[in-house]
Amino acid sequence: MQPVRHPDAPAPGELLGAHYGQCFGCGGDQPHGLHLEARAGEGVSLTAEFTVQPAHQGAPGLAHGGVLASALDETLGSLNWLLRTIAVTGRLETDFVRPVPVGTTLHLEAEVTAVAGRKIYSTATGRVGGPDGPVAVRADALFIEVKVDHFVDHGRQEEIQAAMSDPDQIRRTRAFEVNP
Ligand SMILES: CCCCCCCCCCCCCCCC(=O)SCCNC(=O)CCNC(=O)[C@H](O)C(C)(C)COP(=O)(O)OP(=O)(O)OC[C@H]1O[C@@H](n2cnc3c(N)ncnc32)[C@H](O)[C@@H]1OP(=O)(O)O
Repeated sequence: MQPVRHPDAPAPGELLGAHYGQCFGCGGDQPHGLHLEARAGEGVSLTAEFTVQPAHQGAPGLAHGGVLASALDETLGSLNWLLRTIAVTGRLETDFVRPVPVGTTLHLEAEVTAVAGRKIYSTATGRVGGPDGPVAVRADALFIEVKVDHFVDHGRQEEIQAAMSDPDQIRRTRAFEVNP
């Protein structure tokens, strides 16, 4: 089935913001994180940027592949906010096409290609040298829709409780529940 953008999804061009301050991918309060910033696109698509820091190295001066996979995972995961669906990554297939040096800004774009029941299929590319530069990484993913219980049941108590007492998180969790 064709994906359907939620009527209350952020407008094209709007920043999505972090879903959780401590998230390794997008959290502003996470000192070790990627600080990835995603912006809504048309339909169920978005763009995002992430600049490779010295802490993200694998080989000397080059981004670690797992960090690049994390950037793709976070970008693809952000798409679910445009559907107003809570989902987790079930499968992430990554192609590393060219090495990405420290200091490079990765220009990511992603879109949901299909939705089938709880399954959300999506694809992403990361380009270097600008939004129209050569592709350095790409990924195809399958996200699976879950209930908030997924996090409450499996997450560590102290972080779950902190997230639940954060007014913004509660608002967001409510929004998920009233707009399934
Ligand atoms: C206080 C709290 C606030 C919360 C605020 C929330 C904020 C939102 C945060 C999101 C966070 C974002 C961060 C970035 C995105 C991550 O990185 S998420 C973290 C990484 N992912 C995970 O930890 C997921 C771990 N896996 C699981 O928990 C379970 O395997 C899953 C994915 C929930 C699926 O389990 P299940 O619900 O029992 O589903 P199941 O019936 O097995 O499968 C459903 C369907 O999917 C298919 N499927 C499942 N897994 C796979 C697979 N790996 N390959 C192929 N097909 C699969 C099945 O075949 C089945 O297909 P159908 O038979 O329906 O055709």
